[in-house]
Amino acid sequence: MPKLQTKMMAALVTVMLLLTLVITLASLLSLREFSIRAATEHTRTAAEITLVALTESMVNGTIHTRDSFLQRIAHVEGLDSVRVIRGPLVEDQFGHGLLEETPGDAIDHAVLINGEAVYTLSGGYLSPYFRATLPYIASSQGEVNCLSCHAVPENSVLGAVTLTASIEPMRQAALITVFFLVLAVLAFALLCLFFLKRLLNPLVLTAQEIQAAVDQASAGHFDLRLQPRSQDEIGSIAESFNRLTAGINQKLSEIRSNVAHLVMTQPSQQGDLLAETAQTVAGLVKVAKFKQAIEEDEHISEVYQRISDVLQEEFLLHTFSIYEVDAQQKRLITVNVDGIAQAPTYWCSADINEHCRACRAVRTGHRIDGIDHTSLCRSFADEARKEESSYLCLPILQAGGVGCVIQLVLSAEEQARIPTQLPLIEAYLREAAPVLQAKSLMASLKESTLNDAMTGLRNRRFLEEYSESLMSQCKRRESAMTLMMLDLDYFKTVNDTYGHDVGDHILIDLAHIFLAQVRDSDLVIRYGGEEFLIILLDTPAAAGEKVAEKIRLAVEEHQFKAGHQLINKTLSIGLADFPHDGQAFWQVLKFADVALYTAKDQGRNRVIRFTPELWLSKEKY
Ligand SMILES: Nc1nc2c(ncn2[C@@H]2O[C@H](COP(=O)(O)OP(=O)(O)OP(=O)(O)O)[C@@H](O)[C@H]2O)c(=O)[nH]1
Repeated sequence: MPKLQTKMMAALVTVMLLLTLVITLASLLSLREFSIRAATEHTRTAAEITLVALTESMVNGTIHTRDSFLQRIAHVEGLDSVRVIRGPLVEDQFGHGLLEETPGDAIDHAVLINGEAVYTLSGGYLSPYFRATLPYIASSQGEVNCLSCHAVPENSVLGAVTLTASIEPMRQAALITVFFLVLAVLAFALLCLFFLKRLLNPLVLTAQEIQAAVDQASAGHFDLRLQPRSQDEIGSIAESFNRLTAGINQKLSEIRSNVAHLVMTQPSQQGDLLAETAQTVAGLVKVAKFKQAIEEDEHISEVYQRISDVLQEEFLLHTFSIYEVDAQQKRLITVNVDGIAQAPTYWCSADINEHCRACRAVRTGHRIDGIDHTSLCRSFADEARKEESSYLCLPILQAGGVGCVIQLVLSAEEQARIPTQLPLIEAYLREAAPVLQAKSLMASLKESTLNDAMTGLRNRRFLEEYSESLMSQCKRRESAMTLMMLDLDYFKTVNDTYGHDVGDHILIDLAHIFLAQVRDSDLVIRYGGEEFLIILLDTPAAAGEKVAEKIRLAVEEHQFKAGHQLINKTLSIGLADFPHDGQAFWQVLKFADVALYTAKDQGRNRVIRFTPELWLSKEKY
């Protein structure tokens, strides 16, 4: 039984029991009082009558028949016995009376001595009776003058009359009365219980339903409704509660579906609506903070690092790669592996670096889910397969194409939890996409200002920006570098003879020849017009001279297209090295230039290494 109902019922039963007890006790006490009073009056009246009758007998001279009179009196309904006691004064005057007229007990003696009536209840619980012992007082007053017969003083005690009356009938009547009274009270109590239960029922059931609804609400479900059970305040509580929960449910569902829309998930029908929504909102707040952070980052590499941090810290994913698509070169650049920037490709075959279309995510622009089909993408590294990992590759779309690919390499445990994490991971990537696009655009814009549009080589601006870092790099590594100035011989005649377009193509061919002759780490710069600068890193001038000679020969042997003809061109090269020839970059560059002009001066198509004497005679140039 519900607690409230039990408590109310218990309280009512207790009250009713106490009431019954009080009524019973009060009834018993008052009935007892009433019985004693009634018995007192009854016996006193009977005793008075007996006294009067005895007086009459004495006056009439029939006192000797008092025995049969007393026996008749004793048969009167309600009386048990009647006895007359002769006092000592009467005995003195008239001698002993009948045998039973002697005082029987202490009460008789007391009444004879004191002259005062005594009323007592005796006989115990089983056979109770009421006894009245009244004195017979001698009086000369009244209708009969006692002193005319009795030679005793006025008001002296002549004798006493003792009557006993059983009070059993009265007691039984009282008990029956109390019994019915108790019955009535109990019936009333039952009636009260019945009505109380009926009254409490809607309250208790509504309270139970509220309890169940609150329990469900605590678990995130707000769809339980209460049944209005009465037309009073309880019914209106149920209706108000229903309105409240329906309102909360509707608003929460709206918030949940809007939030789910933001992270592109289906709101779950079973889950904890409130907890899920709070969790998703917390996730979205983090996504918003992430977006703000990456927008304020200066370099695209910082954005990649933040994506890597999010994967590790927010999603506890520790094996992954981030690839950047180089759309022009159609290559994939591995920018992060397992949180380490610029690490070599590990989780995919190196083919993808050379041919970005080898990456299925780049080719299709779709998420590549290898969880169930590891062989879906052939480029997934064999080492990773051996580790029984699987992969999920998420392309980040930028300007209509794939700009980046996030490759998650997942253990069995990670595969199990990735479906719940994926919507939020994708929310992060969606926010990152425009920022990556803007940053990569900025980077390529900056890059374009550092490149020569025609040949694709670095330009003089690049040199201005990076000369300092080149120098400090050299100093740090304590290595030498050779600066080589190159200039085509008689290029003007090409322009003049074949036109500028031919001249341009020759310059482009020349750039390819230079790139083919030097290491990837060396820098080939179009310094201006038909003049080029090649910086050979970690190369002193002695080694640089050999490279210069190789280049000179390659150009000399190359046949350039000039319309329908093939022509040969030569070039002159001057070189100087750091730190041997000078301690400042621009100074060494100047020395290389001086050497170049010496080469021109000495007949062209040659390599001249700078010497201090050349500088002394520089005025010549
Ligand atoms: N087609 C073309 N010509 C260029 C370009 N930049 C510079 N030139 C030309 O290169 C020629 C350089 O001529 P000069 O400085 O007289 O030298 P040169 O004719 O090469 O003779 P030397 O350097 O003395 O051997 C000029 O005619 C420029 O117009 C370019 O981007 N394209």
